[in-house]
Formats: sequence, C-alpha cells, structure tokens
Amino acid sequence: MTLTLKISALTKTFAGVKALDAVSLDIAPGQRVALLGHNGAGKSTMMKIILGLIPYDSGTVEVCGGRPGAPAARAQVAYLPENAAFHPALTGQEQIAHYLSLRGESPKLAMDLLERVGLHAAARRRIGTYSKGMRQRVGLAQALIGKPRLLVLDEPTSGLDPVSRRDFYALLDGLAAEGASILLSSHALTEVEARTDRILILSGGRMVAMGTLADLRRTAALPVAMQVTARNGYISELAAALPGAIRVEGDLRLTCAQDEKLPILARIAGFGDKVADIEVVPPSLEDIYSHFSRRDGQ
Ligand SMILES: Nc1ncnc2c1ncn2[C@@H]1O[C@H](COP(=O)(O)OP(=O)(O)OP(=O)(O)O)[C@@H](O)[C@H]1O
Repeated sequence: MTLTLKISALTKTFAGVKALDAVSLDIAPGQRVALLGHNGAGKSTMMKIILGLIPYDSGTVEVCGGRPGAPAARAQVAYLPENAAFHPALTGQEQIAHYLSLRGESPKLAMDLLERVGLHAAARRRIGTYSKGMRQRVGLAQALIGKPRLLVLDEPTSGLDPVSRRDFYALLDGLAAEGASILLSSHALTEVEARTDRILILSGGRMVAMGTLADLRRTAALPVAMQVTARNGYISELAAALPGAIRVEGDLRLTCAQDEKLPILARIAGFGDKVADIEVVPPSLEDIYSHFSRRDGQ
C-alpha cells in the first residue's frame, strides 16, 4: 500500500531551538492520526513542513509520494488552519465557488461540497451570519476541493460546542472511510481518544509516544482504578480482602498496577453474591498524555 505521508527522522531547528528532533510518522490511506503536544511542542512546525511552507534541516518527508510543496503534493494535500477566516459578506456558496475558481475547478461544484459538510440549507446566507461551527464546516468544504488524499487540520474543533465537534468528527470519519488520510492537531483529548486511529505526542520537539490508544496505554502502564459495590452488610469483609481500598460513599475504590488487575478481579469475583457491582476504569488519554508530555520543572 502506498503511504500518503512518510516522515523519517525529521529535524528542524530555529535559531538554536530544536522545534522537531528526529520525528518519524507514516500515514496510510484512510488513517486518522492525532498530533498532540503542549504549546511549543512542534505541531505547527511539522504541519508547515508537510505543507511545504518551510524547509527542514534533516530527515526525509514524502507527501503523496513527492517532495512537500511540489505541485503534485500540493494538489493532493488540503489544509485547514485553526482560525480559518472567510469574507463575512459572501455567502457560503460564493466563498466556495471563489476557491473552486482559484483551483481551476468549476464553481458549480460549490453546492455539492457544501451539501457534503451539511451546509446546504445555509449556502445562500452570508458567512457573517454563520456560527463558528458552520464556519469550520465552510473551511472543511474548502479543504475538500480537488478530493485531497491528505487533510492537515490544525485544531479543527477548537471553540466548537460538543454537538458541533461530534458532527465534525462524523464528517472526518466519512472522509477517512473513503480513503482520505487525516492528520489533525488538538488539545481536546477526549474527542481524539474516540475519533482517531493513532496518536503522536510531541514534547519539546521530540516524539515521546506514538501508537494506538491501546499501545500508549500499555507503554505508559498507568494504574487502573476500580470501584466495587458490596451488597448490604458485606463492605467490611470486602475491604479487608482488598488492601489499599478506601470507602467512598458506600463503595470501595482502589487502584492497582496493570498486571495486578486480573488477580484482583479474580479475588473480588471469589466473593460471589456479596459483590453487587464492579467498575474498572482504565487511565484516560488525559492521564496518558500527562504521563508522556510531562515537562520537567514546568
Ligand atoms: N519562525 C520561528 N522562529 C523561531 N522559533 C520558532 C519559529 N516557529 C516556531 N518556533 C519555535 O519552535 C518551537 C515549536 O513551535 P510550534 O509552533 O511548532 O509549536 P506548536 O506545538 O504548534 O505550539 P502551539 O500549540 O502553541 O501552536 C517553539 O519553541 C517555537 O517558539
């Protein structure tokens, strides 16, 4: 399978500051990759290099089989900046028709693109009257011009309400299902957790974690939390068998290392009917993110 994006040992320095330090990443068609990192971690630098906007010092970068910024790569890559701005006096249809003309495509395709992102009904309204979520969708419609193979999205859901975020990710899911590769940066960890295939965490320009959420969870080996509800009258008996468990509002709460999880569950199961319920809470992406992107002394 031809990779859409192939980055190996990418390094970029700005006046002595290593913005990227030996970063590698492959994205295959249909894959959605989240780029996470604190402010200044190197996310924008990486995106700018992929788009061919700035040069890099060393390593290799192949975008749709070519050099970043080369005409072939530019034709197949779309970019949505964090705060995409559009002309408020233009309607959505006029704005997209304008971008289509700039790309040498028929302005008549505007309505199809707007329909694709759910803006069909508002297409003839001025963008100045659109909500932030609607403007982001205009941005996505613009990014879809020319059926790009790679979408580079810089914090595409920042400032969107939960429903707009969910709708936006549903659109991305559809695009990925059709074979588009997606690289997006985000600070909203919970949504990334559910809606991307792999996660790359940068910290100070270095790649500190890469993989599926399950991979990251395994590598981080963070403690698992459990909540045990005992049947009436049995909480003390259970507490005595679970060292470290504390009572919170009639339940028992405890944390354990990953490799202790199954033995502890077996011990709890041994209590049979004395246990009313048990909940196992794995570490969230937020816990995992903090673990990997901890900045010493900051
Ligand atoms: N043009 C530049 N000149 C000098 N230093 C730069 C330049 N662009 C970026 N940097 C530095 O490179 C590092 C990485 O910056 P970058 O903008 O890629 O981070 P980021 O992860 O996108 O941050 P944010 O989440 O704030 O957008 C930072 O230390 C930044 O100050």
